[in-house]
Amino acid sequence: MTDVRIEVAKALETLPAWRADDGDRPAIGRSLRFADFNAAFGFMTRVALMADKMDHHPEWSNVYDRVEVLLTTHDADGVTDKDVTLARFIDRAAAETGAIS
Ligand SMILES: C[C@H](O)[C@H](O)[C@H]1CNC2=NC(N)=NC(=O)C2=N1
Repeated sequence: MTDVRIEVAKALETLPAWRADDGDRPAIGRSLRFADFNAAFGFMTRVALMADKMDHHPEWSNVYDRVEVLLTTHDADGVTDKDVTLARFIDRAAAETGAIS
C-alpha cells in the first residue's frame, strides 16, 4: 500500500524535539548530541537496525558527538506515519543512549 502523506504541523504536535525541515520535500528534523563518538555511533547503530527492519531509512550525518537526522518518505514525497513511528523510536533510543540534547 502507498504511504499517505500527513501534514508536517500535525506530525510535530506529538514530537516536541522535532522541527519542520523543508528541503527537497517536506521533512522533520532533529539535532542530537551525545557524550562522545562512541555514544553517538551506538545510537546510530540502534536506529540503523530498526530503520532496516522498517525498510524506512533516515537521511542523517554524524560529526563526532553530534547527529543530524532528517525523516521524510521518498515514495510519498513528504512526511508519513512511518516517519512519526521512526521519530518516536529515535527519541526512545536517544534517551536510552544518554543524548545530551
Ligand atoms: C525499495 C524500497 O522499499 C524503498 O526505496 C524504501 C527504502 N527506504 C525508504 N526510506 C525512506 N525514508 N523513504 C522511502 O520512501 C523509502 N523507500
